[in-house]
Amino acid sequence: MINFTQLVLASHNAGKLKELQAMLGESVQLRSIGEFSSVEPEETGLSFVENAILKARNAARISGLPALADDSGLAVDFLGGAPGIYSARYADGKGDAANNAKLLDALKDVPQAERGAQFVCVLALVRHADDPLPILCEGLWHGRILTQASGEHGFGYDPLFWVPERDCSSAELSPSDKNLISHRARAMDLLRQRLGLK
Ligand SMILES: O=P(O)(O)OP(=O)(O)OP(=O)(O)OC[C@H]1O[C@@H](n2cnc3c(O)ncnc32)[C@H](O)[C@@H]1O
Ligand SMILES: [Mg+2]
Repeated sequence: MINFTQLVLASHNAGKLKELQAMLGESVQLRSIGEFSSVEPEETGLSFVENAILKARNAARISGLPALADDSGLAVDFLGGAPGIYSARYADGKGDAANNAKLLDALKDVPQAERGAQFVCVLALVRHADDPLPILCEGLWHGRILTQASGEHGFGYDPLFWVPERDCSSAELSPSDKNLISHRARAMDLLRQRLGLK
């Protein structure tokens, strides 16, 4: 069992930090990489796993602390899994609202039955920058893409993601509810098991 009291989170996304810290509870303090550097590494990998490892190593190198990274995104069936690892950059870096508008446009006139999608989250934990054995945990969350945005909670694509088990969008879930069933929650559940935290 590995015991961490402090981890640096290799992410500049405030939504992820909030969700991951809530899931970890008080036993582990997550410090944002933003405390150490404002430079974001280029996500040059071709998979969630590669990008998660790349971000974790970079954060461990900069901070000198063990690092946790989250590479995540939305894979839409009708679009052959796009935007996938390019989810944050789907509308050329113009942000969440532009990403959502582009996705709605790409699925214009696509019928309900063909609007299936999954959120994907890969967590990578490295003990130090050159760790040869990163811990990797994956979580998937199946749903559908709505035809219009709904809900105010969460971040990113949440207002467009319909959650079948709750019959609402993921932005209509309370933060604590989302943290029980999301792709990130599933990945974190596995990570907690690997770390002996449960
Ligand atoms: O790389 P870091 O600094 O962690 O922050 P980021 O926002 O760039 O994160 P990613 O590269 O992993 O891209 C994830 C994309 O997928 C979206 N996404 C991931 N998890 C999500 C969630 O729980 N709800 C809504 N959108 C999510 C998010 O908005 C981004 O557009
Ligand atoms: Mg990113």
